[in-house]
Amino acid sequence: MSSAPAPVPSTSPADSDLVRAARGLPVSRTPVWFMRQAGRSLPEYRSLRAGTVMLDACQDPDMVTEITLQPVRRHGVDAAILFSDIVLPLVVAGMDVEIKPGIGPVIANPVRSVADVDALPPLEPEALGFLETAVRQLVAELGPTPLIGFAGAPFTLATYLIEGGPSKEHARTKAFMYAEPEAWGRLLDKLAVSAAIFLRAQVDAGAVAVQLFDSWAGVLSAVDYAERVLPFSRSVFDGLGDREQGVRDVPRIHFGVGTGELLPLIGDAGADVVGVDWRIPLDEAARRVGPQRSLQGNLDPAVLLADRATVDREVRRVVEQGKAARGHIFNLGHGVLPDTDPGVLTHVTELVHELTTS
Ligand SMILES: Cc1c2[nH]c(c1CCC(=O)O)Cc1[nH]c(c(CCC(=O)O)c1C)Cc1[nH]c(c(CCC(=O)O)c1C)Cc1[nH]c(c(C)c1CCC(=O)O)C2
Repeated sequence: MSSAPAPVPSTSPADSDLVRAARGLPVSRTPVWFMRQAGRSLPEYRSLRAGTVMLDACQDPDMVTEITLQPVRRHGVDAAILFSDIVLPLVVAGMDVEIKPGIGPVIANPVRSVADVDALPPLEPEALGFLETAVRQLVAELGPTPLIGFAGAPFTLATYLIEGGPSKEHARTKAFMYAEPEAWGRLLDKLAVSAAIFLRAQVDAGAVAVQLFDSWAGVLSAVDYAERVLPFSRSVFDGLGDREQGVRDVPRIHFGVGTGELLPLIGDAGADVVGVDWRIPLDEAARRVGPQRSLQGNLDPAVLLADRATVDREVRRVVEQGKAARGHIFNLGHGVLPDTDPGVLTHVTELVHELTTS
């Protein structure tokens, strides 16, 4: 939106187009990255991961480094996102969690009672040495490319803990939220503390932006979200700390699926950037979120499975509609689908750059 001359690309990750777009500053071109850019769409990922369980791979600094770098090398995207998972803080704290291929995280002993909430083990920052090693290695390898750190938001993690695994309706989660409001608050508070510790470790080691994934928050009404979830997401961002507490000031991206009606609230929780799925056009999302925040999104991941003309048309539309935002980070509306041809991701990256280089 700014008419100031476009800056030349920066050599410092903290002054990269990603960070600048997140802050609403002029960029050399619209930055692009893809949620789930590392993973099964890449043959080099599948061969490296062969024989290693997902949650072991996430705790091996060399594997984390290599897998995180793969999509940056291949596609030329404008950011890396740490290869990890939202359930990792639970695993490091000692919980029995497994990620079943094609299904998702499964919790051996789900949280079903007030006593279960109180028995949840805390995450000790000292246990995150492997993460700091991985982030430091990555920052050294990435040069000017920024690294995004991330964590799962309290609500989305609570859905896995309470349901015991993935679910569509999240009915047990909501039932617990309504029936046990005090224990719900203690649960989300514990999850907020551990998410903040997890993010802080990544930022201290050199991540220059963070994304809080509240993937399933869209199942809630705005009133329930505002009263029973938002305060805990805000406390993750607050707990991450600021300059006065000796923490570098990094932009905060906040994302969920199906959050059209929640967009203003997702911003209010403390985001610099609101992640938008494909259901709401970015110009409409900009109206809902207001001029104080940037947007990230929002190409439908399924479009990448269509013909090239359709892909190009939809990419152009997202780029056009993104101009209504204070700043725009091009991304999908949710993660890359495993069957996606990686060549299409490279093409989309190049096309967005071509369309937005001034
Ligand atoms: C809900 C959620 C999870 N994990 C995550 C979320 C929030 C984002 C979202 O909404 O998609 C976050 C996540 N998980 C993973 C990343 C890595 C970074 C990246 O985006 O490239 C990130 C940011 C790796 C992963 N996390 C997982 C994989 C696949 C594991 C494999 O390759 O075997 C990857 C690369 C496993 C996982 N973990 C989870 C699911 C639903 C799955 C998929 C299960 C499957 O389809 O096999 C929980």
